Amino acid sequence: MEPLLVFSLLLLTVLSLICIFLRRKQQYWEAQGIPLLKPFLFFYYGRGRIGTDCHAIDIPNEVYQRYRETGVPLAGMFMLSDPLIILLDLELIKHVLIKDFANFSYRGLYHNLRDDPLMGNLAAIDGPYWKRLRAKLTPSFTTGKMKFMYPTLIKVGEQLADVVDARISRDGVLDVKDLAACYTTDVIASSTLGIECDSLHDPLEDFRLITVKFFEEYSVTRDLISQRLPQLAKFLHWTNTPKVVTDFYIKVVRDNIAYREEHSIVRQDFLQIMIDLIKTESLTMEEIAAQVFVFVIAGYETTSTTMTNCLWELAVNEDIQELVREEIVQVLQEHDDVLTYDCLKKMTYLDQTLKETLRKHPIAPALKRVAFEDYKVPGTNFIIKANTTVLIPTEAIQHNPRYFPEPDKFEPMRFTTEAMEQRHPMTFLPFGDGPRNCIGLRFGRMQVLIGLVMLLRKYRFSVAKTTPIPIVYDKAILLRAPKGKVELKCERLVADNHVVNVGKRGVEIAENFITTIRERRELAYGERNK
Ligand code: HEM
Repeated sequence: MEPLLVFSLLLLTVLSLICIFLRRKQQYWEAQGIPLLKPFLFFYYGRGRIGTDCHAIDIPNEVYQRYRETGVPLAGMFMLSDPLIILLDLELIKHVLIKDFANFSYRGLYHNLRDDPLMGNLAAIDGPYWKRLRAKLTPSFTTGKMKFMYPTLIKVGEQLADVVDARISRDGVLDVKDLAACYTTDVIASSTLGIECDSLHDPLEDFRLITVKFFEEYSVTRDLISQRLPQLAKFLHWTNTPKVVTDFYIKVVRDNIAYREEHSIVRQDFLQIMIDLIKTESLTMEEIAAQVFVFVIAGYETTSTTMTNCLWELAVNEDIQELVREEIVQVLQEHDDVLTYDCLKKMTYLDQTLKETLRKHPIAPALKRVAFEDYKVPGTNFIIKANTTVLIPTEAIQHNPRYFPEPDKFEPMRFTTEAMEQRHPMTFLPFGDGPRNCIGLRFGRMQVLIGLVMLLRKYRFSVAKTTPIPIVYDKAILLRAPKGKVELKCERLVADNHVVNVGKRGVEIAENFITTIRERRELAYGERNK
């Protein structure tokens, strides 16, 4: 037979098999009458490559826009060749996240603990191990623990305001994205690992470099494929964490624990809780390092991006910035210029501004859950089959004009207590909800609020020639974060070097803390940093 004929027959057979496969896959939706966003060709939607031409959330958002007014509680699409369900109805979302959480506790992320021990972390693992670990780690984030961490955050916050002058360029421009990234790195390093890190003064600090390295080497395509084909990915030894990052975290954690044991140091911090767990739960060093790692990774990009987005919105909406500043100055005056934990809670307009930032720019544009068993959608005959991934499209919901009129407008008054009471609680989910919500919610909020107070009381931000308008999101990562620099014009308002402190007791706690971490830092970094 002619080779061309053989080739054509082969091609035809492959295409027919794909068509049969596709037909059977599509029946998943048709059998139940679930609306499906039909792919352009086989499973391809014709939007280009995810990660370069479009963001991974773009197609799920399109599904939401198309079907949100049809009255159906859910709609579908394909992610690679797998059915992916997008939840539209707010009550159904509440069922999945909260009421029927027992069937939706899995997130279904890829992890390969043999080659990548840091992926054995709270955010990535599922099942009974996740449940046990979550129960053990939750006490690290109570209000009491936050109050304890507070002086340390204030200390880093003061450094933040102090370095701004040096970072403003000759034409008065400041890259707020970089500034916020250094600030959050320092806060997280000191409060979770007990490392005194100084990225604010020295941006090349290796802790920051290591964190940046993780994000730089991340590939959205590899991540999506490994979630879809975990066995193949494991066979190919695919990992999400570069080896240098794994080695760094394991070493820092091991050295810190050894130092504490040797010097009988007991502290009320995250690492201490992990040390206590070694005794009761026989956790390995890798398992502890994995939790420390996720607290850094989950806390770094989320908080620094939120702070950046908020400053950007306030520069674009200067009238709102003035109102926020007025409140900050007034509340501080009422508290003798001491930024205590309770004083921060009184800054309600600032809090509304933060909420509005997270509404307009949710860092996680969707929440992910996987059905454990077949699930009958309440009040309907739809079945979400076992092992199907469901997405809650938070970004699209938070931009639905039905819940937030003029969604592109930045309006903190949407978050007064009265306005919030009028809305369904599932319309605003920047930290997720239910038993698997963000464990670091309080810590993340506190960190952003302190950073904002420190900056806004001293500096005015406005739009510079180089300010990106609108914000351009990076398509290469699963989170929603601005691509490239975010430069704003920055003017100093207060001439003095007024210190916003936490009172005498607070300073003492922070000083003691900083001294002990300085000692430990030398040990942790060894010869390299001497
Ligand atoms: C503004 C800051 C932050 C935002 C917007 C944010 C957002 C989120 C979201 C949306 C989730 C998924 C929730 C769900 O699936 O229902 C999540 C999970 C998580 N976050 Fe955050 N986060 C922030 C800060 C932090 C911080 C500071 C930490 C740690 C110190 C942290 C640690 C985690 C962890 C460990 C998980 C996984 C929880 C689990 O699966 O049990 N986050 N976060």
